Amino acid sequence: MPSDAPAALRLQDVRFAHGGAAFRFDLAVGPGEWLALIGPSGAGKSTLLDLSAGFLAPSAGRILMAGADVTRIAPAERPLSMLFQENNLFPQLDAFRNVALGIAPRLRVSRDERRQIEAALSAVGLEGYARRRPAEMSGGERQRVALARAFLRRRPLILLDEPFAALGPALRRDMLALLAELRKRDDAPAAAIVMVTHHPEDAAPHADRVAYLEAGEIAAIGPASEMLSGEGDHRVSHYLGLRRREA
Ligand SMILES: Nc1ncnc2c1ncn2[C@@H]1O[C@H](COP(=O)(O)OP(=O)(O)OP(=O)(O)O)[C@@H](O)[C@H]1O
Repeated sequence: MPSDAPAALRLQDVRFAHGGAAFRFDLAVGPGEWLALIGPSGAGKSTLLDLSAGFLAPSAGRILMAGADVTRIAPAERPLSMLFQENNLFPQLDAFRNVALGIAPRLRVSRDERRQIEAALSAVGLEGYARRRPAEMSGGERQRVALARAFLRRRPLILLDEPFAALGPALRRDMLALLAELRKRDDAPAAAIVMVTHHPEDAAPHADRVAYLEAGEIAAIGPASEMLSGEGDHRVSHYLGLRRREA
């Protein structure tokens, strides 16, 4: 990553509390970097994404995107796309319209935009699905529609909160490969990705770095190969089931 380019996402001593659970995050994700977030249930992975997206407001600290302070900017105004495990689509709209929302919030599309939407559906393997509503598609197909919309928006940051977790292992692998391919195909610079996953094997082929969260903090962060090998921090290798926790 070019050292002079500002981080795609920077959490600067960001503090937050959910009832009794306290969170403190400090993180910089480089432009075009792919970061995977792993860690036990309740560690704060979704909270980190929700703070970044603006669904939660920090009690202290700053959030910057490409150098701009977005701490008080509404979620829709932040330069990012986010995908959840489900409910990414509007159930009453067909695939074409769900994708169209990415570039035409009022669903009035020009001829050129129509062409772009059709190309986006085709890029995710959904040619011929334009008129289908979410209820008429499989879980994997619905997530392909959501991916098509995310890439059409061309935001420099994509937040993924386990969007493929409900899919089987082979399909999950295919969806991640599709995501990686879409990122490269785009003629704009690759978007940075922050991806929550419970499956370290999903992170291994794609992530540049892995952050391990525990008890509301990033307890360890490093290159994916090191973090996932079990050679680094003992908490990470314990979480991965590679080594017993040392006293
Ligand atoms: N709206 C909320 N109100 C109160 N506590 C919450 C709320 N949302 C999350 N929490 C608590 O905050 C902690 C962190 O939750 P978070 O969803 O960020 O964890 P996670 O690492 O994403 O977990 P998982 O892997 O199970 O999805 C948990 O203890 C959770 O119970």
